[in-house]
This record gives sequence, structure tokens and C-alpha cells, in this order.
Amino acid sequence: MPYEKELAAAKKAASLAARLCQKVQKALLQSDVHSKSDKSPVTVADYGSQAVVSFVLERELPSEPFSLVAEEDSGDLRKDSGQETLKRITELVNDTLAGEGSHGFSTLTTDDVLRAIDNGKSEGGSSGRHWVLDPIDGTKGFLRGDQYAIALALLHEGKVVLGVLACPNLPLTSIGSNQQHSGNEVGCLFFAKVGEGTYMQTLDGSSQTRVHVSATENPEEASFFESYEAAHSSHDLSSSIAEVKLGVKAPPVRIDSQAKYGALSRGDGAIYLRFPHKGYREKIWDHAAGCIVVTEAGGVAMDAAGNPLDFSKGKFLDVASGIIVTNQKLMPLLLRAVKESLDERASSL
Ligand SMILES: Nc1ncnc2c1ncn2[C@@H]1O[C@H](COP(=O)(O)OS(=O)(=O)O)[C@@H](OP(=O)(O)O)[C@H]1O
Ligand SMILES: [Mg+2]
Ligand SMILES: [Mg+2]
Ligand SMILES: [Mg+2]
Repeated sequence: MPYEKELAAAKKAASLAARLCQKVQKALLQSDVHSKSDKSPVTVADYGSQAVVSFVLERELPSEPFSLVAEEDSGDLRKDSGQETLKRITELVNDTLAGEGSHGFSTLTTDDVLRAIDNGKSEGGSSGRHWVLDPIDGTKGFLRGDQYAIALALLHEGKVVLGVLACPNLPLTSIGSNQQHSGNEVGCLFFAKVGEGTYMQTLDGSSQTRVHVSATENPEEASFFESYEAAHSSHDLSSSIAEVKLGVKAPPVRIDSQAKYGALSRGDGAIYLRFPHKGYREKIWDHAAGCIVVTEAGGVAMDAAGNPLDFSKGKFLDVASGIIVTNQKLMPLLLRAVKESLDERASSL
């Protein structure tokens, strides 16, 4: 089976990283939150998760050249002001790896942790293999105690060939607009390999099931997902598309991170709309894992002009106006509705 050992390594890496994140979220201290140069938040768990995934992938796949494109870098941790944070991250990483119970594990130093984080500096591209990692997607959700995801994908010759989404706070049962907060058991791991479908299991590894996107052909019955943060996606535009053009009746389901792709892949809702505000450039780690999870479950992810998402151009994902995801049946209707709304918006400016 192609990519079998890569998938096993990716599931192990993302599950362990999820354990680290859960530990930090439980005991979240203000001092564990920092601001990056673009003013977005970063926590010891973002860095720790990146270090764990990088370390585990390198250890589990020793015979392969290792290239990782990941969100965080160690710049701030190398400054004098970052030393305490670095120590705390190193402790967390060591506790998490020791808790895995693997034999022959030797304690990592702060330098090992810096190096593991900086493995993520690869630029990706259209040749060879590159792992793509968002160590915590939805850091704002993580800080609110809401949804977040550890999102890990493998690119081969510019195409996503496998993806794993660990969603520690996502209920095991549907979170569609009619059934919100129905179940109280949380922690889902979605995974997909190209051509082999999408599966969901509990984060602790039990009860694996194959998942499929919603089969609805009627947009009035569909519910849609969008970003929790209005600063990340235009809620006005999505409501004009969904409610006005498509006749969607249910209110939007707003959750953070690629947990949206996971929820969509098991049919919790039927549509995901994402329209970043002007000037924002999407990154591949915010979509690669989610994209294969939803497409292997029978969905389609495109930019707002109907182009497939192209992960082969480096760390940015250049898209026209936004990203839309739905099932095969609804995509033509959705594309038409998006075009009409974008045209109306342009002519009113
Ligand atoms: N201004 C702006 N516009 C669009 N997108 C942005 C913006 N700023 C950040 N981001 C990215 O959004 C990632 C969070 O995912 P979502 O937007 O799906 O979730 S949510 O807005 O928090 O609900 C978030 O990922 P993380 O940084 O990994 O949390 C960002 O990469
Ligand atoms: Mg992200
Ligand atoms: Mg992130
Ligand atoms: Mg971030």
C-alpha cells in the first residue's frame, strides 16, 4: 500500500501533538501566550506541537529525506526574552514523548527543540516530498477553549497525498446546525490517503469509521460552516451567498480552524465558505490536510473562481477571492451563487 508507513507516522505525530496541546489548554497560563510580529497569538503549545511532530516524523521515517513546511519558527525563542518560554516548551515536549512510552527515548535539550522547530523552514514546491504542518490551526479558538486542529499533510510532486487532522475538542457526534453540542465526548482524528477515502477515529485510536460528505442536492437543506473570527472571513459575503442566493435556511455554523473540513467530511454540514479580507494571502498549512480529508470523503474544494487549489507553489496558496467547499452536486450551484454575489459586490463599490 503506498504511503502506509508515512500515514502511520503522521497519525502518531499528530496524536502526540494533540496530547501536548490538551495538556497546555487545561493549564493555560497568560504567560504561555505571546504575540507574533503580525500580532497573531502563539502559545507554548503551537511551538511544542511543531517540535513533537517534527521530531516524531524524522524518527519514524529515518530513511527518507525530511522536508517540512510549517507555520512557526524559533526566532523569538532564541532571544533572551524567549529563554523561559523555551524551557517550558522543552519540558512539555519531553513529558509528551516520555508519556508515549517508547523505548530508547533520550531527553531532548533546548537546542534539540529549537532544531526540531526550525526543520519547518522548508519552502515546499512542485518537486519531491514535503510535509506541511499547522501545529495549532485556530490558535484563537484554542485560547478561547473552542475548536482547533493539528493539521499535517504530505505533498508529493506538488499534490497532497495524505492528510491527518487531529481535532481534540471536536465532538464525536455531529455538530451540524440542528444538532449543536449534542454529544459530550470529544476528540476526533480524521485521516485520508489519496484514492483510499477518509476515515475518522477517536483521538485515542479506537472505533475507526469511514466518513462521507453530505449527499444533499438541495441547498435549502444544507447548512454551512465559516470562520468563527469575522476578521478571517467576510460573514456578510457568505450570508449573501448562502441565505440570499442559495436559500440556505439554517444559521451559519461558526467554528475555528480546519475542524470545519473534518466536520464537513462526515456530513455535519454541506458547505464551507471562506472569504478572507483584502490583502490576506492564504498559506498551504491552513488547507492542505483539510483539503484531502474533504475530497477523499467525496467533497470538492476550489477557489471562488472554480479553480482547484494548487499546493505546489511554495508556502502560499494563491486563490481568487476565497475558498469554497461542498459536495459534487452542489458545487455548480454554489459557484454560480458566489460569482453573482462577487459581481454585485464589485459593482456596488
Ligand atoms: N486576517 C486573516 N484573514 C484570514 N485568515 C487569517 C487571518 N489571520 C489569520 N488567519 C488564518 O486563519 C487561521 C484560523 O482558521 P480560521 O480562519 O478557519 O478559523 S477562525 O477564524 O479562527 O474561526 C489562522 O491559523 P492559525 O494562525 O494557525 O491559528 C490563520 O492562519
Ligand atoms: Mg492555521
Ligand atoms: Mg497555527
Ligand atoms: Mg498562527
